[in-house]
Amino acid sequence: MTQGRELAPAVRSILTAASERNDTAERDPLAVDARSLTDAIDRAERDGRVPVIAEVKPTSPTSDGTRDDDPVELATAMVEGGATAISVLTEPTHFGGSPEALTRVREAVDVPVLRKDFVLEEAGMDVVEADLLLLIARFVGVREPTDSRASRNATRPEAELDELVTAARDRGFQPLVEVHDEAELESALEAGAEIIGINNRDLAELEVDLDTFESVAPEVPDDVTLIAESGISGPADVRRMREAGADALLVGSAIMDHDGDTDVTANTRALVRATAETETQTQRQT
Ligand SMILES: O=C(O)c1ccccc1NCC(=O)[C@H](O)[C@H](O)COP(=O)(O)O
Repeated sequence: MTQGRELAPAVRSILTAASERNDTAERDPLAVDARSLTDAIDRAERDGRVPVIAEVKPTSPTSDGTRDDDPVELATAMVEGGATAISVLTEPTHFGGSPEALTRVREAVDVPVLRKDFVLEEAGMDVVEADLLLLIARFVGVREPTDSRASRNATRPEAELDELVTAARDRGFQPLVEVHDEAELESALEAGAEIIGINNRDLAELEVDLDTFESVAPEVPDDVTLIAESGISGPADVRRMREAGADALLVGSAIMDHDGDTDVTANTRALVRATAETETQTQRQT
């Protein structure tokens, strides 16, 4: 799997924490009755809404602050603003999330809910039911530094992306495979991914660049549901990603507004209506 450049220290720390969490418990495999993302996207398109997956993201290594609002209130407000689906960070140490928050959100809303976490192996899937499960192509097979794990699991085999995609589907999840470059895209396609997210955030530098989506998207086959992830800051970025071929957009920070504490319904609505507003402006000008 593509490892490329050195990961940012924050990302190494996230992976170490994830590996430790995923190790701890043996659970029965989940059996999820999932809400379809593609059906939800179709409904949004029919309604004239840009399909936005709005993210409940209390904080992150790159956020300016933390929002302590109740996750259910945030998620219902996002749906009120027209969100097609909700993403919930369940990583506790760096993102302030929890599996319990996801369960409460999924009970409260009727749209698909994505579990956004750093699942490195099959055992990590059985923590909480969700409609979609994130698998990050870059991290498959990545472990924390050998010296910190030597005593615990040095002999454990590393999971392959295709095995994780199959394991997720066996449980009823719709796997969303995240990629950042063409090599990772190739791995995702070889693994049979049908929903692919191109992450504009470079996990080596933690910088976002929307050119990433524009350069990788043309290589994605038409029958794949394609999601633009990260760094979408407003309606102009929404239009840019849609023009580049995004079926849906995953947006956290611009909706959560960690330091501004603004209304997440209004923030979501501004993105959901981004293309309708352009059409109205164009009609006014002609
Ligand atoms: O958001 C971060 O700071 C971050 C740092 C290290 C690894 C992952 C990170 N984010 C996870 C995500 O995938 C984003 O929350 C998601 O794509 C939304 O991005 P944004 O709209 O830029 O908040």
